[in-house]
Order: sequence, then C-alpha cells, then structure tokens
Amino acid sequence: MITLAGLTKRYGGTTAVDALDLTISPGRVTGFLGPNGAGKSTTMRMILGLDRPTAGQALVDGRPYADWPVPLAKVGALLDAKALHPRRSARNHLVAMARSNGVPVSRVDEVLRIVGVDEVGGKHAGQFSLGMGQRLGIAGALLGDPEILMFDEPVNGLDPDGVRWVRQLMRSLSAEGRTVFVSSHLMSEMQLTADQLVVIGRGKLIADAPIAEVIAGSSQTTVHVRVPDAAARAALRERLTSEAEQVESTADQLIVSGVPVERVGDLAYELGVRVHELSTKQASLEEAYMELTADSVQYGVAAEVA
Ligand SMILES: Nc1ncnc2c1ncn2[C@@H]1O[C@H](COP(=O)(O)OP(=O)(O)OP(=O)(O)O)[C@@H](O)[C@H]1O
Repeated sequence: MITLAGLTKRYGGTTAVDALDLTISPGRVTGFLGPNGAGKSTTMRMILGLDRPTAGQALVDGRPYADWPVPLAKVGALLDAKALHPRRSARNHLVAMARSNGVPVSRVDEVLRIVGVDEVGGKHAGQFSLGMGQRLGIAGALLGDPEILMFDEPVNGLDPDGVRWVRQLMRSLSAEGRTVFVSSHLMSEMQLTADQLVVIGRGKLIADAPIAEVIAGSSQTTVHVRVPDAAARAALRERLTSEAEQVESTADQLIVSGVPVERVGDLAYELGVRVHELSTKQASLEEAYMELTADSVQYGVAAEVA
C-alpha cells in the first residue's frame, strides 16, 4: 500500500504537487491520469525517494521507501526506460542492478524470460528498440519480486502486441494481490487495464474512484428512453426535468443525463408511460477524463487551426 499525506513539491514558483492525500491499495490496478505537467512523475519520484517533498510525506507500507532493508523487494518501478547504460548488455544491466540491491542474480534470467527479451539478453541496451527498452525497464521493476509496482507510461513505444502484453502483466500482478500504480495518457488502454483511477490536475487531486464510477459520473453517460406516444413522452420529460442535468427530445425518445437508468424506469412506471426501449449509453473514459480535467490543462492547443 502507498500512502500520500499532504504530499507537496514546489520548484521555485511552480507547485508541481499540491497537498495530495491518497491511498493506493493492493490487489488492483490504479491508473494515474492527468494532463502534461500535472505532477504524475514528480509524485512517483517522491514515492521512490528520488525527490524530496517540500511538505507532507509518501509512505510505502508505513515507511519511507529508502527505509526498507531491500527497497527493490518492496517497490519495483519503471520511471524512465531510457535510463540505461548504452554499452552494457541487457543481462549485465540487470545483474549489476541485482548485485547492488541485494537481489539474487539467479532472478535475472527469470525476469528476462517474463518480459520476453531473454533471447536478446546479450545485446547492448543502446541497440534496443524503444519497445525492447521498455521491456527491459519492466524487467528491472520485477527484479526484486516486489509487492508494489509503479510504471510511468509503460506502453510508450510498444507495438499492439506489447501493449496487450503489458495490460495482461498488470492484470496478473494485481490478481496476485500486488499494488499496481500506473500512469498513462492512453485512455482506451486505461479503460481496459485499471480498476481504480486517480486523476490529478496542476498537482491537485481531481478524482479518486473506481473506473465505473468515473464513467457513470460523466455527462456523456446518458439514458435513452423510447416512448412512442407524444403526450406520454412530454409528461415523462416534464417529470424528469427537475432531476436531470439535461433532457433532450428526439423523434420518439428522450436522452437523459444525470439520472440513473433505474430511476428513469421507475418514473415512467409511476406515470403509467409505455416504454419501448430503455438503455444506457456509457461515456468513454476519454470523454469522462476530458470533462474532469477541462480546467486543469496547462498546455492546451487552440481548438481551430487558422
Ligand atoms: N526538476 C524540476 N525542476 C523544475 N520544475 C520541474 C522539475 N520537474 C518537474 N517540474 C515541473 O513540475 C510540474 C509537474 O511535472 P511532472 O513531470 O511531474 O508532470 P507529469 O504529470 O508527469 O507530466 P507528463 O504527463 O508531461 O509526463 C511541471 O510544471 C514541470 O515543469
């Protein structure tokens, strides 16, 4: 478990991370989302003790990361896949990492096999493609067989097969009861991978909720109710207006946002309105995310190109 309490980081006049209070629990994949510059990498760096908080603290199972006797066996992380010695072979890179971190060297071939780079383990890291570098970075994260894993943009540069592999790896690590904390800008991928979402903007917490809740809370999640009779449709519309965020009327149906489908069904029943169809159209995670972060985007682009 990772616990952040009032975690704050300032760089001169910039507040990169602003009083974050958060618990990242085991047994699930927690997606860490936010616009560019929101403070995701800085938060991860502070959890690993690579950056010192200006205020507050980040604890790993109740202690600072560096206070664990074998930190690599507590938290494995992929923060920057390019941080490799270019002339060292993949295997030697991991052997050096194992030796300096108190991890048995026998684990190296095991993790190379897990990430699928065992056949090219002798190749220099500098000759690796972006995707192979990512896999090697993931191998490093798995080296200490840690209970907690943190990945900053792990699918960067991976081909579709690799993206799927990372998704399955994270799902299986969390199914084993580990804590998996992963940042990504790929919403479609996060929708398939994460159970819980933490969204930050300008260093502040915007949302911490199960993914289904984040999507259900979007105004783009709508209930569609098809009522053939015009008078009945108008009556239902009037009744819904007081509860809904928005009710739109089309040829033979109402499109309702901000009211759960069960409630729409109950109201139709109460009014004796005959319904031919009652369904929910879920927002995509991307739509929900855009809504949540609309006010926090620092590096936006003009909507139209002249
Ligand atoms: N070493 C540093 N010195 C000064 N400012 C920094 C430093 N590291 C990060 N920042 C600033 O802190 C803020 C948060 O940056 P951070 O890299 O944590 O965001 P991020 O959410 O990981 O962004 P991205 O999605 O682009 O990777 C940004 O405004 C960034 O410019």
